[in-house]
Amino acid sequence: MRVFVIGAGNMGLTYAMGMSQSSLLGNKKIQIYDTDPDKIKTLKEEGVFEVHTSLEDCLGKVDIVFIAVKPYHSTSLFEEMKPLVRNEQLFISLMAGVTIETIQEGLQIDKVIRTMPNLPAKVGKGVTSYTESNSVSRIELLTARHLLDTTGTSIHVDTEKFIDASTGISGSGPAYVFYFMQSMLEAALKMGFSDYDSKVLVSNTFEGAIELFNQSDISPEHWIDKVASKGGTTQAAIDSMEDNNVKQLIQDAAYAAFDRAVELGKE
Ligand SMILES: NC(=O)C1=CN([C@@H]2O[C@H](COP(=O)(O)OP(=O)(O)OC[C@H]3O[C@@H](n4cnc5c(N)ncnc54)[C@H](OP(=O)(O)O)[C@@H]3O)[C@@H](O)[C@H]2O)C=CC1
Ligand SMILES: O=C(O)[C@@H]1CCC=N1
Repeated sequence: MRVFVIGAGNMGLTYAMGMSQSSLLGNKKIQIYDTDPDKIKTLKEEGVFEVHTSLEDCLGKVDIVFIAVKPYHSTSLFEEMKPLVRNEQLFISLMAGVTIETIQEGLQIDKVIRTMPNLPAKVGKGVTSYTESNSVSRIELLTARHLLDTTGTSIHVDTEKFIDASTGISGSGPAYVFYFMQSMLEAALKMGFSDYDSKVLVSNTFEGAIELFNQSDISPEHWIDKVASKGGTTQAAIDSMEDNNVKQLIQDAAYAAFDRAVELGKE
């Protein structure tokens, strides 16, 4: 099977790396294309992928095409791709907001899987939601899932609404976690800890909490109860967050990302 990735950025390169270990490829290398000459040069030097400097020589010959450019590059990219694509090919989009219908119309093809990945895919801990157009067969869907799972885990959703919704939870979500981490780091520094100690305190606190959560069926709310003693320090912190409506603000932020994904689809 020949797999082609368009856009060698954060996501495209991460997926290309993950998929290059897939048994589905046989002895074929992942093919990759980007418009940035510096990236092309580095990729050629590394020799992991078959690197292309134009679409003409490869796009029509591959079976699966991953599209991993920014949404605002999609219209001009589709124009360039349209004369070269075939209707039997499967297109897998990683782009936020861009709808299946837009891709079908832009490329004049039928088979599209729309996904929402996230950045921890870089370390094999990504989560990708995906849904498909009517003409994608069961076997194509299974193949796609296999490829997506090379970067972590995936969930199938029935409608594109849930792709936009998962953008607000998991797609953008790592940034919310980093925001929380940054806030705690800054608090630790203000309290007088060194850079190194602040990092150790914060990163181990996150890692330990996630490990506890993953190793049990207990909800985060119940874990909070296990940390907080009555009238103690944790309760003082949680009360401060509740007084400042932090939970609602985080939910508003997730909805802002969800809404923006829907908006991007209309631009
Ligand atoms: N980053 C993330 O955490 C997530 C991103 N996504 C989605 O993934 C997609 C890619 O994002 P990300 O990887 O962060 O973006 P990047 O900017 O890191 O990567 C996109 C790459 O595509 C290149 N490019 C631009 N136009 C073309 C073109 N016409 N043909 C080939 N290559 C082109 C860019 O080059 P240049 O830099 O020169 O423009 C860049 O190297 C986006 O649509 C985003 O919505 C989804 C979930 C999470
Ligand atoms: O910020 C963005 O638009 C992309 C989609 C999800 C994460 N990054």
